[in-house]
Amino acid sequence: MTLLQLDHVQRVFNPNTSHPVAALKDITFSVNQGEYVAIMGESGAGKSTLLNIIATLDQASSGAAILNGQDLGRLNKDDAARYRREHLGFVFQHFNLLDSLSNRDNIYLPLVLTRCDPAEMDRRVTPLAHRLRIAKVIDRFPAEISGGQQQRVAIARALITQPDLLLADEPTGALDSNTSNEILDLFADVNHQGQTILMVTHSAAAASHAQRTLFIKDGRIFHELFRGDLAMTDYQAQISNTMMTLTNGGA
Ligand SMILES: Nc1ncnc2c1ncn2[C@@H]1O[C@H](COP(=O)(O)OP(=O)(O)OP(=O)(O)O)[C@@H](O)[C@H]1O
Repeated sequence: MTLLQLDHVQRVFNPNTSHPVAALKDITFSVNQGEYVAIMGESGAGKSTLLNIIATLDQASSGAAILNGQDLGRLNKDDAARYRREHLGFVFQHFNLLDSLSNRDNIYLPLVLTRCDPAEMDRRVTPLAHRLRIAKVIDRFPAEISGGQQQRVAIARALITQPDLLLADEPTGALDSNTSNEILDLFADVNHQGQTILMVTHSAAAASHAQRTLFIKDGRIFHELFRGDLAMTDYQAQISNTMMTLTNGGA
């Protein structure tokens, strides 16, 4: 079943000026329920613009982005904020935890914003904390735990609302390679349990954990690769080769 559909999405910044920027020129793709998709592309290719449209933080100039039947372009600002809280989870490169709140309160925050019953918050956090291996540090503060643990707390915060789609923007960009691998294994684990994930990354190693990688160049889909039955190292090599072709201006 299709969860996310982008249909001929264009995004032009500064239209009707002498210097319009066509950040997205024609993007069409879909993501099925339960899929794990990576998005790669050079700096300036349009990845953040695309992610912002899917995150309801920006709107397409033309074309449509539809998530679970909802046309995201039809949401006004307030509806978009509610939609984000209820249907999307976010994981960022720099974790974006609030230092003044304990890890537990950081995780609860999206539920607090939806006025969730505290008993329900407790009910949800316990299995999540075990699954993400943060049970022992949950009542500490972000500054008192490692970067990898902070990213696990951030993942718990993203998952506690049981989002339709988990959006990850360079989630391992601030982590060393061992910790990155732990986080990527965790994403794969979360995906195996049914969570749909869309991840923007510059790292072929990170993308090789996903089932499919979309490559963006100059605001268009340039290519896509499926992992299929490939070993992760072979898939990673294919991804690196495609990025090299893309960087060298291949078509
Ligand atoms: N608010 C804006 N106003 C004008 N141009 C913009 C704006 N935001 C992005 N752009 C331009 O749109 C294009 C795509 O930018 P975008 O940030 O989506 O790329 P990216 O692939 O995410 O890059 P990076 O990997 O460096 O984050 C770039 O040419 C950028 O300069």
